[in-house]
Amino acid sequence: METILTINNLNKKFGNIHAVNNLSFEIKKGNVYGILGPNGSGKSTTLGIILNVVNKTSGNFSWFDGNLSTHNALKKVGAIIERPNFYPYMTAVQNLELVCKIKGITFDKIEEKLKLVNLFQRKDSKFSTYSLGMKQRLAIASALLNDPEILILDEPTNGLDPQGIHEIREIIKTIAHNGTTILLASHLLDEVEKVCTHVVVIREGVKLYSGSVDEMIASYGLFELKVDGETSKLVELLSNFEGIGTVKIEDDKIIATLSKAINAKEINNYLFKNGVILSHLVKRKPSLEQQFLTLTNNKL
Ligand SMILES: Nc1ncnc2c1ncn2[C@@H]1O[C@H](COP(=O)(O)OP(=O)(O)OP(=O)(O)O)[C@@H](O)[C@H]1O
Repeated sequence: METILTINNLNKKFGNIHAVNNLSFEIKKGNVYGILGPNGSGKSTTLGIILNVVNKTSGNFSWFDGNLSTHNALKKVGAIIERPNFYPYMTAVQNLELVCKIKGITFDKIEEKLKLVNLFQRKDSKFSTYSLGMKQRLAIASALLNDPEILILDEPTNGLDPQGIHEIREIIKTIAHNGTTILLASHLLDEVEKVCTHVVVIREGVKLYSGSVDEMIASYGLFELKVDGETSKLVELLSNFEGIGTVKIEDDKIIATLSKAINAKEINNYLFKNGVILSHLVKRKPSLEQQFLTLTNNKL
């Protein structure tokens, strides 16, 4: 699979803040990547570095096959890393025409991109009359005018209402479906779970996980157990079982997270032999949220 971006041991220090700490990952063509991390974890700084608006402290990154200068490579990248900035007294079309002039491209794609982001009906309305969601969608149309290989978005749904969030996510999925690679930064777990195929989880600039969203959700899993009567014996037995990570009491259930693959039969036999008869035993895959909380040590 074609590589779009390679990042190797990237570091950025602002004084004594290590905003990006030895970060490495790769972006392959056709996937949707999410950089997921709490506020201040280094997402925007990472995007700024690869887009040449923030200077790295050390490490390197290379676009495409590495043969283009960053300046030329960035002509094949569409990015929205700040609030959309258009002229309020100009219409959507006029604003996009101006963007085309600045980028030195023809007006050919304006209509197609306005349709893609569901703004064609409002193409002649002044930007100042647009809702926040519409402004964000116009920014996406603008970033796509030169049919970039990759679209980069920083917190694309920040500040939007649920309807606006839904519209943006659907548009991102359509753009990905049409073959454009996407890299987005988000602190929202469900956003990454819903939109992305791959995820890089970072905290305080350090990569904690990178891989497919499916694999992340599928790894390990957890047991949900119930017993009639005394739970303390069950908790103790579970805590002593190799492969059980944490044991928590949640409402009337006990949640045991796994640190290796264990099947339900194994755990049931073990408990039965030790005199505990379960009234409920379910194995669940943890949600990305549980995974994320485990990875970031519950520090959100
Ligand atoms: N120009 C700067 N000068 C000093 N410190 C900075 C600067 N830019 C970012 N930082 C610091 O670097 C760290 C990472 O910030 P960054 O904005 O990259 O995080 P983020 O994950 O994008 O967070 P958010 O979602 O809040 O934007 C933070 O501690 C931040 O305060």
